[in-house]
Amino acid sequence: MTGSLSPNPTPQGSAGPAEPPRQPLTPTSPPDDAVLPARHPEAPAPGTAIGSHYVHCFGCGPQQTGGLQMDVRAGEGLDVTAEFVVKPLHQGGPGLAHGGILVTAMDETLGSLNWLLHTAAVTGRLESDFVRPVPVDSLLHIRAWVTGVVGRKIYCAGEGRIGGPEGPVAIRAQALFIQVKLEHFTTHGRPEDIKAALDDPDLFKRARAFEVNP
Ligand SMILES: CCCCCCCC(=O)SCCNC(=O)CCNC(=O)[C@H](O)C(C)(C)COP(=O)(O)OP(=O)(O)OC[C@H]1O[C@@H](n2cnc3c(N)ncnc32)[C@H](O)[C@@H]1OP(=O)(O)O
Repeated sequence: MTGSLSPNPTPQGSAGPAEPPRQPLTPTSPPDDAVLPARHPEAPAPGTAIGSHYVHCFGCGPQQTGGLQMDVRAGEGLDVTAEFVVKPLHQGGPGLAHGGILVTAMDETLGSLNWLLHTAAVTGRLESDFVRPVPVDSLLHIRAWVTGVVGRKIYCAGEGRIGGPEGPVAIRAQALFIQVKLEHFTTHGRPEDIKAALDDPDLFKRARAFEVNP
């Protein structure tokens, strides 16, 4: 059974409330044979920061000074929360957030769900609905949750609200992540960055742990 595409986070190992999908099925909608796995025993504890997966990541890397430097927190089930402050450098229209920046914030938050499943996965497809404009200085309250898993395919959804965690929805997203092996990165990444990452014993150990214990 799959989780809801609605914003109710899915409790551990069970489906969310039986609500109808908000829009026609797309390649990011979990199929009927999708399952909701249990939260991994080594998943970050509920309420704790998941932490950056790579210091130079544009979404979460603390050393990426021009990046979003997002801090994502684990939820009780297969869900996460994050907050993102829209800064002047994130503008698209005057005084308004660039849509691509908002999608990046959603991508990063959705990608953090991998840590609850303890697997490495990359975005295969990401769909977004821009519901209302997001002014500069806004605090975007993001929630994301797993909606189903089929083999290597992880289906998930998320939303970003402004004016408070229960404020109006500004952006919705649905995504399909695909589980990959460490070789996905070592084969395709720029060699000097791969070497530096592999020379970091903590990062390498973490990546390998994900691989042997998906
Ligand atoms: C470590 C965490 C980092 C998180 C960072 C934040 C998230 C990111 O931004 S990741 C970066 C952006 N994403 C990428 O660069 C991915 C680029 N794409 C790829 O490398 C490959 O296309 C990849 C890995 C997604 C899939 O390739 P491959 O491993 O050969 O699998 P493939 O057999 O093609 O697909 C597997 C399944 O997924 C499905 N699938 C793959 N892509 C899509 C898609 N875009 N739409 C729908 N279905 C898809 C396939 O149809 C297939 O389904 P089935 O098993 O039913 O036949």
